[in-house]
Amino acid sequence: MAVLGLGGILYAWRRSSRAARYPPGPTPAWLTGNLHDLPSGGDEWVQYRDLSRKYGSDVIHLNIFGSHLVVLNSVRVANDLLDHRGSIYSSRPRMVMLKELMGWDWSIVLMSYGETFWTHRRIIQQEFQPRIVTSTYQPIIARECKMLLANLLRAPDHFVHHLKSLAAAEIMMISYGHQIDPEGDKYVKLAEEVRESGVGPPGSYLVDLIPALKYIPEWFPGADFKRHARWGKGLALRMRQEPHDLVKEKMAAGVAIPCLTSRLIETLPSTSDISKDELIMSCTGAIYSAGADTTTIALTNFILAMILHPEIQQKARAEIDAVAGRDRLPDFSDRASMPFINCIVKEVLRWKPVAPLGVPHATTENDIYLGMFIPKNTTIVPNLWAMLHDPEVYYDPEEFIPERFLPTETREACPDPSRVVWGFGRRICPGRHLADTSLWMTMASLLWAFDFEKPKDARGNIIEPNVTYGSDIVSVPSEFSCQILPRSRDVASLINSFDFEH
Ligand code: HEM
Repeated sequence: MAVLGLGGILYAWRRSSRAARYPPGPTPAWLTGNLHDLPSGGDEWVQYRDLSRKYGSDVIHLNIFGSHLVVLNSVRVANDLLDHRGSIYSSRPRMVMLKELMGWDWSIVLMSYGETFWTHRRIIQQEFQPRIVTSTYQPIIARECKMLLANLLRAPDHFVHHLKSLAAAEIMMISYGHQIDPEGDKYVKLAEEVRESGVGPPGSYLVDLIPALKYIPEWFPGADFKRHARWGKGLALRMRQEPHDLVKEKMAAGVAIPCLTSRLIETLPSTSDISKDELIMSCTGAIYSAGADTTTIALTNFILAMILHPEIQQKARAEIDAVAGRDRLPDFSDRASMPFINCIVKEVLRWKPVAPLGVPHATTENDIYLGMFIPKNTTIVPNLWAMLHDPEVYYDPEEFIPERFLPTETREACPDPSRVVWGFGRRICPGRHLADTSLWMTMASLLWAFDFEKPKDARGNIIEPNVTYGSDIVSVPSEFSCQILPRSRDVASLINSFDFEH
């Protein structure tokens, strides 16, 4: 019996180790695992796609100091796991520096899956549903678009700064009813500082690989990251607290502009496990950090696409002029009549995905997928870039071709990239309706008002843009120059006549 029992255990062990192999990937080294195989140095999304091709699998596994990392390189596997098995694929990875030392798990973006996550998620989903975007946020977007046009007319060279102001102004008005000071806003500055504090000094990344380092004292040589974390934690608290307190003061004085914060203060029932103020502050704080940079980057990529493709500008303008004419700006109600502008929005998000590797998910249970073992607490990276640049799905994927989304007699339309660019399953971007509306209106208004051209040097030679992309979760394009000119004198006079006081 004993021999049978031992044999049974050995059989079961061998069977499970054979049946439950990790997904394919490079062979890990002893102790460090695949640390040296981890893509680095830029365009990591391309390197992950190449690993996927090398190992002949859309699902790739790496082991970093014993922690599991799985990269998903196709829409099919992302749908299978992140959408259909969402109950166990919807958490976020551990993130020792950001969550445990800097305390950023107040933000829904980084929050682990569970009750507290759902408390935040329900509020944000409710407040950014299409109906509320149309009724409440469209007027804010329209006003800020006009302000953007005025800023570009005045100082066209600072276009990225103006795009940042547009995104910040929309979110500050939506969240706090606060009109930002264009010359330098205290709350926007604070939010920017918080974002920058997320990139810690050397050592910050190491503590994510070797979590035990979080216990070394602040005075210890090389422990700068611990001091940085304490500072960053305080900064993030101020960023959430100060604009929130401003709304409460204004409400008390009866002068608050209705906004998300005032609405939630008035309508949200008190909760037992988290203070109501804390809950509201965390939701609005997360919205700024998730929504401002993403919108700015997408619009910067749009301007790059436009200077590279004057023929697309021309085609887009013909559509806008035919629908809106030259006496007024495009309006939200024009959208259905401007299919080509819609295609441009889609293509900008596909061509240069704002978050090429998405936001990592994490598993909360062991799983087996197509015979591959994916353990509990695995970090899951959806390679959005690979999905949006799959040549089987999007022909000439590196090229900017908005027409790919319009069917022709010989070719079907390419799939809508919306099924990828906003992420997946229970963590799909809850701000997507706002972002899409804001991007459409801004792109249509910019094309209505301006010509975008490559700049020229002193001798009149065209300067070609040479743009590279950063490797953070959101991939920031490097600076480039652009010549932005009003399409006519009438456009300039109309923009100069905008009244921002009422
Ligand atoms: C071009 C603009 C934007 C893009 C491309 C984008 C993309 C994304 C992506 C890929 C995710 C991760 C989804 C996942 O985990 O699978 C995400 C999450 C999120 N986004 Fe957006 N986003 C944009 C704008 C916005 C805006 C304007 C808001 C503000 C309302 C927003 C709020 C959020 C929040 C709160 C999350 C975290 C959701 C969660 O963890 O459950 N995003 N976004």
